[in-house]
Amino acid sequence: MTILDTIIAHKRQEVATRQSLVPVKLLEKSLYMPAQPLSLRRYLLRDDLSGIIAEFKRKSPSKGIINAHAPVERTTLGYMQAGASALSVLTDTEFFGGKNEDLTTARRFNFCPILRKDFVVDEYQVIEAKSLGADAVLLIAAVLSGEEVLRLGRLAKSLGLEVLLEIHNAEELDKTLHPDAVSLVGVNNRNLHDFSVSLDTSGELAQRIPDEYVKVTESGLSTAADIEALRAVGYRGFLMGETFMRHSRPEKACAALVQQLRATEAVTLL
Ligand SMILES: O=C(O)c1ccccc1NCC(=O)[C@H](O)[C@H](O)COP(=O)(O)O
Repeated sequence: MTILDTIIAHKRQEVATRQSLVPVKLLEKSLYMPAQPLSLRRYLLRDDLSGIIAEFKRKSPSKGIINAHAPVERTTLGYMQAGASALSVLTDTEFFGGKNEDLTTARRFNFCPILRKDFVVDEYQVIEAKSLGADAVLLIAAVLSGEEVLRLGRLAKSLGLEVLLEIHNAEELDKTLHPDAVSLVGVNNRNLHDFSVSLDTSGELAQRIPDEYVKVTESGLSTAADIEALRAVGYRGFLMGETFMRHSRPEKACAALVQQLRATEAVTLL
């Protein structure tokens, strides 16, 4: 049994409970339901932005508590002011210390695409994501069949949300990639069996992902050199959590990294 199996088993129970407490009919009354979401794809393809998807993450199964005190408002607003292209907000409570209100708070303070980072196994969570003000949802190929990705992805699309499909290997990609459901493909560098991280995973899979999908590299990124190396093989999105959240002021760590990236670009252009 992997940590992912444990998370998913817990998530199924949690979703059943939430559904009975807050039925879809109530979610549909949210002021965000009729809103037009922002395109994560488009923001990541902009040349004037860094491509960083800055994550708000309090704790994780691999690292335990990372930052229990950073406020969502200051951190997410600071990420955007620092030059991040988009935000990722973990809404899972049990394993990551997040909550739905973190996303609605981030939404209230920011005009940028927001990825709802959670473990989606049911249509309810896609509708919930929209009701919270998210612009995109994550679908994890390791826990979904191709048919489930298609069904959940089509629902997301019908609500105006984009889907970031997360893969760890070529088999997961081949099994789940579908143009009707997926806009972006994220390669997770973290092995969820032993939590080891290798950026080579993104390097090796870059050429396997068709060009019509925006490529995102996820987990274990920490330096401007990491980003530049993966940008060079086709990645346009760089999902980063712990590197920033480890600091007492995560947004300052993000600003420092963006400055390094800009300095590197300036040297390259000389
Ligand atoms: O981070 C974990 O320990 C983890 C364990 C099991 C499933 C998912 C996990 N992380 C979710 C993520 O995808 C990361 O938060 C995200 O890619 C950012 O990674 P990092 O920059 O390494 O914090």
